Amino acid sequence: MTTTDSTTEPDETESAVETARRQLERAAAHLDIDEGVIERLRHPTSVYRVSIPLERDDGSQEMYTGYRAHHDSVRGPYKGGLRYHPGVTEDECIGLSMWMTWKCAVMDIPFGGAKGGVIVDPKDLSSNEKERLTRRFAEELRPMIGPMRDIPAPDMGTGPQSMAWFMDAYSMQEGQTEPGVVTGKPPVVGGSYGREEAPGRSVGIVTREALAYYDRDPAETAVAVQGFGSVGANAARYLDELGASIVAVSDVDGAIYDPDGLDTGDVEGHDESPGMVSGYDAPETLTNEELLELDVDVLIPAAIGNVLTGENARGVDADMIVEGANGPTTSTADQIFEERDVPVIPDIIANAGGVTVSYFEWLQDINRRSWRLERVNEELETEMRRAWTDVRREYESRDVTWRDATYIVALERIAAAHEARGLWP
Ligand SMILES: NC(=O)C1=CN([C@@H]2O[C@H](COP(=O)(O)OP(=O)(O)OC[C@H]3O[C@@H](n4cnc5c(N)ncnc54)[C@H](OP(=O)(O)O)[C@@H]3O)[C@@H](O)[C@H]2O)C=CC1
Ligand SMILES: O=C(O)CCC(=O)C(=O)O
Repeated sequence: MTTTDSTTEPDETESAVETARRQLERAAAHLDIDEGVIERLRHPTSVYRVSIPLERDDGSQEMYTGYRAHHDSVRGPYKGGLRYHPGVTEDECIGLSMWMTWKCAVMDIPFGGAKGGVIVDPKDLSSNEKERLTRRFAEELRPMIGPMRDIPAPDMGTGPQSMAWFMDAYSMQEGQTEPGVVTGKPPVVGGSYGREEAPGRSVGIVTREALAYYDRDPAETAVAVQGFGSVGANAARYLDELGASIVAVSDVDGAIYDPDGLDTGDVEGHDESPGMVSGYDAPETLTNEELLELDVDVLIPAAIGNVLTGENARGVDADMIVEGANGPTTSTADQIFEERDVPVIPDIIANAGGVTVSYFEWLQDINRRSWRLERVNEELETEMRRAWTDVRREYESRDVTWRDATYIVALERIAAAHEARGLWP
């Protein structure tokens, strides 16, 4: 790996959209792409902001703010998750929507990029309140979404139940059942088997491929995973089954650590019991910051963004980082890892199993067919291997980081589509 100068000075407070733009500039520097196309990709096509009134269970009324950012749809309908988190911002949604555009292109699936969310802590809401919030959010977003226009999905703080409510609210307004309007639903209402596990599974598959690339044996690999939700728990369990030793996992309150390896099937995940990881009876407890600096073979940040920064990147002792979360590494940290020769396998391929199985779900919905779990997992394996081979080819043939190689694969496809369709009237 070699160092490539970054085009601008990064700073530690950079937002997701700033990180996403810096990553775009870096990859573009390796390609001969029309500057007009790059300029187009620096910006979202549109960003919607909605107000969501909610009557709480005690009769009080509160107003919440929600967003949906559309980044690019040159390759197909907008696609991306909905996040319920107190830290949601417009800029975050734009940055996350840009990452969705690249993610779909790396996987070569016919979708563009979108992302949305509501500024709310879902742990503060009862199940009934969450249902009312989700239904009203779906009603407010109805003009900009649809099975051929923009297809939301789960992200942090949302899951299959929220997607079922969302689909029902949209369908009631349309006057007909529209399962293809969202993915990540429970299978009983048109969801795909394997979708919930898919982003974590793909993190596991990509980690397995990266270990093989560096001639490392999974059975001799110690892994630390930050976040034990949809992505973290499924990645940890996949790698545990592969023979790796999962020495640490965490939730928002802290981490548990066992140098001999935890039984990941016995630790309850965020979906089973939010916030229970840190209460598990493990030999040692750590802070989330300590988990990130453990001496392990693989570190998988799978919770929130910007956890690997200029402050802690030199203290990270892992031989390899695989990004389970979206945007866990700031530009400064990325530069430090590059200087230190620590490979960082980026989010836009590592967790792309989620949107890939979402695509399978959408195909099942529009064809009114259901695939068996075995078929979903087999097709996911095929698509992940194909994407990994495309990225590895760029990595080996150019002197770039894994992130740049992944962006190069994505950008070439997006630019070719823009050039074919014609961009500037
Ligand atoms: N769900 C999906 O389909 C996909 C998600 N992603 C990305 O993966 C990441 C995680 O999403 P997902 O697994 O769905 O989220 P979940 O809500 O299912 O789980 C999040 C996990 O992270 C923990 N967590 C939350 N805040 C912090 C914090 N400040 N420090 C440490 N841990 C924290 C939570 O702890 P607690 O249980 O205590 O709340 C929980 O264990 C996000 O970046 C998301 O964008 C990427 C691709 C697809
Ligand atoms: O499944 C999807 O459509 C998108 C999931 C998502 O939000 C992500 O990959 O970050």
